[in-house]
Amino acid sequence: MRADKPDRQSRSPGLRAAHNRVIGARMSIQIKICGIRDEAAMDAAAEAGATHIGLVHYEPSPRHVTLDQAAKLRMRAPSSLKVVLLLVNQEPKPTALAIEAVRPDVVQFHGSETAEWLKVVKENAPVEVWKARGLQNAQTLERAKAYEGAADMLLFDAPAQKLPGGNGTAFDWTLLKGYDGKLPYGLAGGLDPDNVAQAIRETDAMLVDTSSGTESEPGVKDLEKIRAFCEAARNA
Ligand SMILES: O=C(O)c1ccccc1NCC(=O)[C@H](O)[C@H](O)COP(=O)(O)O
Repeated sequence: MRADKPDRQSRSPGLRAAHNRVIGARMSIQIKICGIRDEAAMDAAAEAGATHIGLVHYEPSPRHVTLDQAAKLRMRAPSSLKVVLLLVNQEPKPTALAIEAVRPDVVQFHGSETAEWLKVVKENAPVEVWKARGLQNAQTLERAKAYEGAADMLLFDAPAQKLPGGNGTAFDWTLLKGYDGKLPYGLAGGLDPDNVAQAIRETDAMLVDTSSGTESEPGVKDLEKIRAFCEAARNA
C-alpha cells in the first residue's frame, strides 16, 4: 500500500531526489508509454494515468511516426499527457524542423548526441531535453554525468541492440544503487506490467518507460497492457 503522496506532478523533477532523501517518502511515479502511433493508444494511456507518451520519429523503428502523424497526435493529446518526441542522431536542421512541426513538451535524444548539442537545442526551443543512456556497467553510469547542466533528465535504458532502444530487454537495475548523479532519471528497458512495480521499488527512478512491454507485436500497442502497466506502476 503506498502512503498518501504529495502532489508529485506539481514538483519539478529535480526536487524529487531531494524530497525522497529528506522526507523519506516516495512521490508518485511518472509513467511514459512510448511508441504511440494512434489515437486509441494515446487515449488508453491518458485514461490509465500515464503522464507522458513517446512518439518515435526514427524510420528503422516499427514504432516510427512521420512528423505529420506526430503533429496530429500532439494536437489531439489531452493536457494530462506530456508529449515526448524521440529522435536518434538527427542533424541540426531536421531536428529544428521536427520540433517546429510537432511542438513537443520534451525531446528525447536516444543516439550519441552530445551534452553541447542538448544545450543548443534547449537554448533555441521551448522544450525539456532528455538523454537516453544504455547502461552496461558502473563506467557507463559515471559517464552519464557529462549531461549534467545540459539534460533535464536522464533515461537509463538497456544498451543498444538492433535498435538504439525499444528492444524489450532489461538491464541490471542494481547498477543504479548508490547513483550519486545530480540529474533525476527515468528507467526503461524491458519494463512490463509484471516487473514495473519491482523496478520502482528497487530504484529511485522519477519515471518508468515502456515500449515493447505494452505491445501485442512490435509497433502495435495493447490497450489492456497499457492499463495494466499504469496500474502496477501507480500501486508499486
Ligand atoms: O521504441 C523504439 O522503437 C525505439 C527505437 C529507437 C530508439 C529508441 C526507441 N525507443 C525509446 C524508448 O524510450 C523506449 O521506450 C525504451 O527504449 C524502452 O523500450 P522497451 O525495452 O521496448 O520497453
